[in-house]
Amino acid sequence: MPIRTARWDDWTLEDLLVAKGDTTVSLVVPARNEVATVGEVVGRVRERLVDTVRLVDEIVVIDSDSVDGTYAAAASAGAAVHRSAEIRPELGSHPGKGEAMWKSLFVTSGELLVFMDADLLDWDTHFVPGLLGPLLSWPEVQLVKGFYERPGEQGPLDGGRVTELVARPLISLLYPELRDVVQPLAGEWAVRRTHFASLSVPTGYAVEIAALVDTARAAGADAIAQVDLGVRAHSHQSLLDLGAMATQILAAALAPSRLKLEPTRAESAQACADSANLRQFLPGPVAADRVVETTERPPAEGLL
Ligand SMILES: O=c1ccn([C@@H]2O[C@H](COP(=O)(O)OP(=O)(O)O[C@H]3O[C@H](CO)[C@@H](O)[C@H](O)[C@H]3O)[C@@H](O)[C@H]2O)c(=O)[nH]1
Ligand SMILES: O=C(O)[C@H](O)COP(=O)(O)O
Repeated sequence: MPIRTARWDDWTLEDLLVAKGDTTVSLVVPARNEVATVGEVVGRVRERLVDTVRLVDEIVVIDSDSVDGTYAAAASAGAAVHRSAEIRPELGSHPGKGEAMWKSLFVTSGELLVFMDADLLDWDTHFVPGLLGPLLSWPEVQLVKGFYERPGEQGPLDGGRVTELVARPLISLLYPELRDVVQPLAGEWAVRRTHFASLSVPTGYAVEIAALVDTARAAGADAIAQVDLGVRAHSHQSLLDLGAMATQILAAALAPSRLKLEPTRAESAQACADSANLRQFLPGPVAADRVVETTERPPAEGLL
């Protein structure tokens, strides 16, 4: 696969601690109304990767306009908690996950940032070392995406409804250099601080697709790696809410600023005038390509 692909257990914790040396690492957890799960996410990482070994230097939860007890639950589990809207208030505040992640740059200090969702149900702390492996081992890598099996879903490597119905088709049509990314929307990913600080960050759910597209554009697809993290389950949004997520992802992927910078995107879309190559994934991960016919007939009026 052109996107460099690893497994979380390609590195031992000891390997990573040696490779880390003095490099600093921040775990960033954006959270909106996650009182039920955020304490467990923070607490488990703190016990195993801060208190027992020092792989992570700080755990920072960005409370994204929660109206439940997310702030208190995260703080009592040992995180440094900041309200997104209160970080650099002179910059204004927007709702959304991307906003919380962008604001995290102002309240964290790690040279490497690891992002994890706060709503994880089936997961383990090996996600964090797994995501750090490529950044600590391969200097050319700027951004590392996680992928995982999703128990009980349609297929083990199905990436979710928005992934399969919006992100993968968009990638096939416009950003084929990313088609080997198994789960482009995964919320578990890691990035070098300097690189994340160089990116334009959509305030909502398009933060992941934008980071992938802009990283490939700025540094080439070689700057992206992905890691098999095993199994992961999360809570699901309603189809109507996913419609809003899909709209944000389409808006970012089709933003004139992104497409304009790359005139070849238009050619790529044009190349799909008759058929598109949709890359999906089977366990392995094994790429399964599907040719999707996209032919259009001309207006019939000239032929009548
Ligand atoms: O305004 C918001 C909305 C969500 N979140 C947090 O972001 C994480 C993921 O949100 P969620 O609503 O569970 O997203 P999913 O429906 O699971 O969406 C998937 O796909 C999105 C689009 O790429 C990614 O941003 C997500 O991380 C990924 O899990 C959770 O910790 C949320 O609490 C915020 O901080 N602010
Ligand atoms: O990643 C996705 O496509 C969305 O988060 C939706 O995931 P779901 O279909 O598992 O809820």
